[in-house]
Amino acid sequence: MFSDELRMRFLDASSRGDVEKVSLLMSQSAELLNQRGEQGWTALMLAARNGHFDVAKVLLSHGCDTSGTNRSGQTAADVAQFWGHRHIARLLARAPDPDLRRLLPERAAEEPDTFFNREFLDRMSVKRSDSEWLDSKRASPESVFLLFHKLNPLVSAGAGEARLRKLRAPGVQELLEKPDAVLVFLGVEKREKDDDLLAWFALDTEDDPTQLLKAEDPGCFFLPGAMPGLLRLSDDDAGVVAQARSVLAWHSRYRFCPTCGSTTKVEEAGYKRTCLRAGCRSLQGVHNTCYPRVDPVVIMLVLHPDGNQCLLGRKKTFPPGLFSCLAGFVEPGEALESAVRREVLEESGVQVGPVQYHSSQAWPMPSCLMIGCHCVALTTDVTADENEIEEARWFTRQQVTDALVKDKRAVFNMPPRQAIAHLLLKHWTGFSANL
Ligand SMILES: NC(=O)C1=CN([C@@H]2O[C@H](COP(=O)(O)OP(=O)(O)OC[C@H]3O[C@@H](n4cnc5c(N)ncnc54)[C@H](O)[C@@H]3O)[C@@H](O)[C@H]2O)C=CC1
Ligand SMILES: [Mg+2]
Ligand SMILES: [Mg+2]
Ligand SMILES: [Mg+2]
Ligand SMILES: [Zn+2]
Repeated sequence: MFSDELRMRFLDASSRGDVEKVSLLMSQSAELLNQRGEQGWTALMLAARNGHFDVAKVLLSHGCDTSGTNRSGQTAADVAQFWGHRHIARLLARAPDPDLRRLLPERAAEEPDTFFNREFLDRMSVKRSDSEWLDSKRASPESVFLLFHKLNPLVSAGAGEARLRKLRAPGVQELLEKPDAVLVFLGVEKREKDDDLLAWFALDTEDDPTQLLKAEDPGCFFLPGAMPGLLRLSDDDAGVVAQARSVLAWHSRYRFCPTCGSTTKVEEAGYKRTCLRAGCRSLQGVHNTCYPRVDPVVIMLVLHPDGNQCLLGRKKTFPPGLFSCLAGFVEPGEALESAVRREVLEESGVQVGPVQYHSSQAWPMPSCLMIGCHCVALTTDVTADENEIEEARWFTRQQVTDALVKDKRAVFNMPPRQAIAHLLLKHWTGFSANL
């Protein structure tokens, strides 16, 4: 127990903004945290009254109560708002109620084996500037060439799955000689001996070379339609296609210098485009415009504060019955947590409190990085943004489980197993079986 004097010193330090003293006193007695002084004011209210952001943060990090009111019926957030300390009001608005944080699922023990993430090549970026080595690998009859046409990979159909068709140097010689051919070095397959590295390349062709290839393999074709076409790939092939398709898509869309509009040349084995106009600003220093782009997208499973429901939405373009997690592009100058809160608010009108990262996924359509999160809602009324979302609503854990096991009671269809949305849902329900 603590003395009255200690309590007064604690409240006084909070009021004055003395972070060190606040921390020290709390280390002596954790029970000080929610104590009240005159007129029922807590340390958090006093910090909020006087604009002491750091004190408020320390108190919150110890899990102090944010919902209590003083004798005038004001919460700490009301006090901060009234006295114009907006940064503290914002901090308090998003302050995770410790009970809400408890609704987030436990972190997975293992990194999930996510579709598009399985990599078996060593990218060996150090070799991208070794033109002699690259030339020898390009000419080697053993090297593997993946062929794309309009960004669709060449495959042969197996039982249900499409398997990548691996071509060798003689088979692609004619295509490589075309003036607009773009060749991307993907990496090497490690083999028994270290000096015996099997190189993989990707090549996109403008003209449809199917006729040329049919002679060799009548069963091969370019897998049409990124979605759902690419989901027909085997788990083993999907990762290398994600890499190749994203880089090839960048070449097809960024032919000219983004800084001055001049023509560019391909360098670093397909991983750089350099402006050909002497004096272009992009030639001085390092510029991200010269390198393949990645667009970060947050995708989140929003959990209801009752802990038993989650928010899913339907885009107009989804197949009938399908509901999935809300998602959206991260905007410039924005943290992931802010992007999660903004996109959920925009698309559903729901306010989000605590956010927890789950895992990420390469999504080569054409070059997204999906950043998967669980988060907990602070409000529950849903107003779908009609421009983007046809419908958004809460589903119970039981309804998600029914959809996962494709039970006849299921009221909606799950996103496909290859999508990170599926993993976020599955993780939340606690399912570990390989459904
Ligand atoms: N793997 C998965 O489970 C899922 C993947 N996705 C992917 O995430 C992407 C983003 O989700 P959305 O809800 O569409 O985002 P969104 O909610 O931010 O809305 C898309 C709109 O944002 C604008 N925008 C801003 N930055 C953009 C950029 N860098 N590229 C393209 N448009 C941009 C465009 O006007 C576009 O129509 C989708 O395009 C889709 O490929 C979406 C849901 C599930
Ligand atoms: Mg969206
Ligand atoms: Mg959006
Ligand atoms: Mg957006
Ligand atoms: Zn330029």
